Amino acid sequence: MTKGNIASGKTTCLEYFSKTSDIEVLTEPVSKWRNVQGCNPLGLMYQDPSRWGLTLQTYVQLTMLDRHVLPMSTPVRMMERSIYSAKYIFAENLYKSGKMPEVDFAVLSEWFEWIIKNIAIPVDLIVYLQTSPQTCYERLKQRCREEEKVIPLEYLESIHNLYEDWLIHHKSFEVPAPVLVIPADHDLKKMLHQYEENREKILMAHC
Ligand SMILES: Nc1ncnc2c1ncn2[C@@H]1O[C@H](COP(=O)(O)OP(=O)(O)O)[C@@H](O)[C@H]1O
Ligand SMILES: Nc1ccn([C@H]2C[C@H](O)[C@@H](COP(=O)(O)O)O2)c(=O)n1
Repeated sequence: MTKGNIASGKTTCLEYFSKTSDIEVLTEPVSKWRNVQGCNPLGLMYQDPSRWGLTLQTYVQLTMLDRHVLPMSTPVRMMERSIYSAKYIFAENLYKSGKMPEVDFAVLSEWFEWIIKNIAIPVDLIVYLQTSPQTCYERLKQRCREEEKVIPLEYLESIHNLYEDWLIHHKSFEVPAPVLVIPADHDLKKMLHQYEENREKILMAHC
């Protein structure tokens, strides 16, 4: 699984590895989060997180689970984020910042606990693209996704801190697999070089 802050470069990383045969790449289903039967839960969540946070996160949980249980068609699968980061990072952030009501968080949490207890979600390796929030802020502005124009730097700092507490400091939640940290503030050329350096570790993680 590839993890990292918003606009840290996850999709770019996965696009690079998708050129390798025998690797299946599953990017996040962001287009679904922007359009479910004509509605845009991602946009609604950024406009009014207290009202729409649960709606988005419930749908994220469903669409990520759908990806997790897809039968493997190649020896290696790389997936962008997971049901774990949806809960431990994004839902947690909404709740901790007072933007998700307690009852919404409780319902989402019970759903999540039921899923991880009853459905196998095997993970071999977590590839963590470690960036500074400032780098993500610049890349976010450059990408210019309409819904994300309201995101302040502080939001990316909160998401960053939750990732670091979880994957680096082991201070929050159980980590479901070993973590490979790739420093990701560098330009694209250096990033591609680092991906090559780590190729074996990533591709052999399931062995
Ligand atoms: N190493 C890099 N240096 C500069 N820009 C980058 C780099 N990696 C990705 N980008 C750009 O930053 C933006 C966000 O990257 P993306 O891969 O979509 O991130 P994510 O999938 O993590 O949200 C895109 O416009 C992408 O072209
Ligand atoms: N559980 C989640 C997962 C993602 N998001 C948001 C964050 C971004 O605006 C967008 C896609 O993320 P990216 O791939 O660009 O890092 O979806 C969320 O709110 N909750």
